[in-house]
Amino acid sequence: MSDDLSKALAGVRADIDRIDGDILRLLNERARCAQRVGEIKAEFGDAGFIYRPEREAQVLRRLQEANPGPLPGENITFFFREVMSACLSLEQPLGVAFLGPLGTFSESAATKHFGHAGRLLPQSSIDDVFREVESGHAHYAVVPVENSTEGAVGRTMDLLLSTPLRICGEVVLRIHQNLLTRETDLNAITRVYSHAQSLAQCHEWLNRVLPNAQRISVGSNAQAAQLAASEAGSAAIAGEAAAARYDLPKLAENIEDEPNNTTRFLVLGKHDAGPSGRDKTSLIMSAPNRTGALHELLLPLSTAGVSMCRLESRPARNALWEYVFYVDIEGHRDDPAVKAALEKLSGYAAYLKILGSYPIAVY
Ligand SMILES: C=C(O[C@@H]1C=C(C(=O)O)C=C[C@H]1O)C(=O)O
Repeated sequence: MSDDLSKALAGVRADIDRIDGDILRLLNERARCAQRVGEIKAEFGDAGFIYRPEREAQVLRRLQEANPGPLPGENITFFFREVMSACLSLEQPLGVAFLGPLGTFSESAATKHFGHAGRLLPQSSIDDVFREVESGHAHYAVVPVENSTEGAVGRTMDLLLSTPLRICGEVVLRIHQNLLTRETDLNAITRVYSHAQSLAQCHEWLNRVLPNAQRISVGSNAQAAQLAASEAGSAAIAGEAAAARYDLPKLAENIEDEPNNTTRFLVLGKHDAGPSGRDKTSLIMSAPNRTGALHELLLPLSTAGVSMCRLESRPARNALWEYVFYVDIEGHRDDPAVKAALEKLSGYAAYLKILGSYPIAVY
């Protein structure tokens, strides 16, 4: 290295060291403020929940708007989620239940939202994920609810109908699928394991590239990766997290049929969120079984100027050919327009359950 180069680098490195020192001091100063928030709440006898999803969303949105670059907004969100996660864990480490084993997209969604200071509690089924929070063993649950290619996640939708839990957040995750295997030749692969949703997301790719391999649906794609790691002639379709967790090479990357393949997850807890300024409210309702009933149900929303961003129907399960409707609307249930629409709705609907209001996902 030439002397000039060394000198030039030493100058910049000294700047970096000084800035790191400042960041370190500021991070700890921030952590002390977050601790102080907890102490003030305790002083005022506020036995409420420490985790405030609406406040976190506001912090992230403000920083995204203020970000001058060159770092992309997505990175800023990632860093500050980790900072908030670490600050929060000084007061109370949050236990987060999700569909395991480790390495699932649900784990990626849970860490994306709660950061790495959260306590990960992998469960063996979506039912167990709900139960873990209902019973108080975990503070929050992260469950998949819909995929842009494959649509609604039926088990989550059904459990939402009966759970006392509330939706307090959403997480949106880009899903890239990979073929994970110890084999080095596609011709050697006779079995492909994955979760049914992931197999469906790669249906055309499998038809084209591995038309003769048997497709075996298992409980999760991380479980698929565990199987593929131990059986010759087998592969798994799973994400990057499973590849890293089970040390499985990727023989093919980004094999999802739709390039925008995205899954939306819900965060469930024992409370919903206060208004953050950009919120959604999720409802389940059923219409009386007569002509025009669904139209009547949706009318109070449009007359109040409330936008609907999702409508799904599912069989009511307790009556043949009767349906419940899952509706997401824009706004918080404390917003005057939403409040008015919900009051009207409760008069028309045969059944109405408000699952919660929560901040729209921050990327
Ligand atoms: C510090 C608070 O509590 C938690 C920590 C936050 C943070 O570190 O910024 C934000 C919201 C809460 O989840 C607060 O309510 O402001």
